[in-house]
Amino acid sequence: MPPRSEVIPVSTLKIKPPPNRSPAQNGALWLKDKEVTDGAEGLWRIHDDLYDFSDFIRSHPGGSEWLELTKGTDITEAYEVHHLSTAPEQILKKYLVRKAKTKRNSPFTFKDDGFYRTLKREVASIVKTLPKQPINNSATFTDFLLAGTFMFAVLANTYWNYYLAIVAGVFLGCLVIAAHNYFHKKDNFRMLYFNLSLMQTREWRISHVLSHHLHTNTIDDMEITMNEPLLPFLPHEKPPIIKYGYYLFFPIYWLMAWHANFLKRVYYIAKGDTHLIQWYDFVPYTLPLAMYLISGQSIFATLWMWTVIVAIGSFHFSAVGLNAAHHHPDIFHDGDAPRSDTDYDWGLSQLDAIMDRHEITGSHFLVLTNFGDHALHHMFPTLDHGTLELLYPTFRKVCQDFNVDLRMTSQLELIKGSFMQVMRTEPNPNPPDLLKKY
Ligand code: HEM
Repeated sequence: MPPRSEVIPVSTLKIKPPPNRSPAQNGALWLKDKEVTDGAEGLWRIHDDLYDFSDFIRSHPGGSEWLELTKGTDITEAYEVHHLSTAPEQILKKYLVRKAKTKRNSPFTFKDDGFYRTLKREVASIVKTLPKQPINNSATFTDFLLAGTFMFAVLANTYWNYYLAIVAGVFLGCLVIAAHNYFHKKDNFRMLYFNLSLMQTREWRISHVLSHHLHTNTIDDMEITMNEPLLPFLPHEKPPIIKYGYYLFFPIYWLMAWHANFLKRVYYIAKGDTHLIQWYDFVPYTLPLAMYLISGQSIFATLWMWTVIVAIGSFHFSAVGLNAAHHHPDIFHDGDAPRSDTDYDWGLSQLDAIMDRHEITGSHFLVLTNFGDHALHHMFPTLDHGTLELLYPTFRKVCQDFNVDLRMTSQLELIKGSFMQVMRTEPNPNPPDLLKKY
């Protein structure tokens, strides 16, 4: 076995790797690693200050989970990105304890005159004037997908029809992506729809919201790590079996992703990780229960049909998710030459790590069900997907002022890009060119 230091790819952003970085890692282990690297001394770190929010956890307007999860870690990016108002700033002073002793383990900055804070100020100034209708439309679309998933799943079971199972699976895949709109916000019931995938909201709030969204495509991004070694997105030497294996195995991989995620959670629960059990863990089973009670099929037949529907949902979710925005040889992946490794505006890091798709932008339904308007969603995750489209004029203006742009490409180019990225062994020697046209 090679020593761990040779297995972990080197970060060209100079991020200290999580000590236990491995595909087997779950959310809790990732957070534990951050306690080691973040210099938060058992408190909460924001920039170079340490705070004790113990007495604020229960009254946090976004829900208690965010602060409960992140005790002992650096929450600078999470704090900056989840609040548009200045209300949190007023609260901060009350909980200040002392200065941190070490440098942040992140090159990302949020300077007042930098790209992200400038954009955030502009967006904050218009957000209250935006219509509420798109938010209601997202809710209607999401509830429609929920109803469709249940209806087609019951029909598939009743008539024992695999075509109907495929329709139910696609509805489920779209529903789970739409439900992701909701777990980024303060606690709400629609975020629970996500659990119908057999994956869990709480785990995804860690791996997706706190890890992937804030440390995108770096060695600290769990959505990079948890797909390794089958899907090695970071550019480094890879054995041919790994480099080409994805071409052979991707349909199996996509079909099995949700079940594999579930089995991983069961494994950790069996090992005693009881925090992985949540009160809403019954949600996934409401689907087979409805299928069983209404269709009159046997339990075993129902379980089989449910397994098929979940596998199709998983295939749809993985096909969309892995090819939505982040993987292409022109997109920054840790190991490539970065724009900067010390004073790297967080918003620019997001533009470097994202491309959006012409076919999706402009359609509310497609944005909601295809991880669309991805750059704006990363930068303003608490805003509803339906609202994002209304931000483009402001976003374009700020981009122009900073002489950068959002790279738009086609869905096909991003699918090809993902495969090319998995094959890539040589780091890109040039920082991303945000003005390149596709
Ligand atoms: C891990 C760090 C944190 C995360 C992920 C987080 C997340 C959130 C979310 C999702 C919301 C709801 C936003 C909305 O509905 O528009 C929210 C609201 C809020 N949070 Fe946090 N929060 C964090 C830390 C903090 C801290 C440290 C403070 C205060 C010192 C704070 C104060 C507030 C306040 C005042 C609101 C309501 C007003 C507003 O939206 O700006 N949060 N937070």
